[in-house]
Amino acid sequence: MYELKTETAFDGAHFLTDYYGKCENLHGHRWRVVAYIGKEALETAGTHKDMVLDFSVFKRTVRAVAEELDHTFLVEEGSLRPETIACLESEGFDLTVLPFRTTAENLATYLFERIAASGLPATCVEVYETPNNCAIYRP
Ligand SMILES: Nc1nc2c(c(=O)[nH]1)N=C([C@H](O)[C@H](O)COP(=O)(O)OP(=O)(O)OP(=O)(O)O)CN2
Ligand SMILES: [Zn+2]
Repeated sequence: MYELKTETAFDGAHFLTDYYGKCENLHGHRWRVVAYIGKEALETAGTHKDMVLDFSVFKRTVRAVAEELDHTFLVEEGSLRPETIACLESEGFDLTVLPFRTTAENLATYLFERIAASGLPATCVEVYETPNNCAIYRP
């Protein structure tokens, strides 16, 4: 088994719904994303010969998925009143409404599924919410 790994990061704001502690308040993170792809055998011919995949294709894909979230307010769907969302948007803020509680675990799953949906053989995604705390999704 061969694996490649690449890293990127995105900045954003969020809060955790139904959380009893400081994370129920709006706050920010620089989420660090470490993505892995893997294959049993390397490519045998062409431009990708003896590679799992060209790193440039891999990193471009992971960065593009993370970039969509960058400098947005990650909002769990249904956690804010529609008029609050409308008000924030009318002020010019960029919101990303997601159908899940915005934990590092769920963000790792979401990023994994987006990377896999782009056609890459994703094996694992790690999301660091702080330098010491990381959630890992590996199906
Ligand atoms: N398993 C999880 N636990 C927590 C998550 C999570 O996504 N998965 N998220 C949070 C909050 O988002 C919070 O922002 C993290 O807070 P905390 O760990 O306290 O981080 P700090 O930067 O404040 O760390 P300090 O060590 O207190 O400086 C909470 N838990
Ligand atoms: Zn947080």
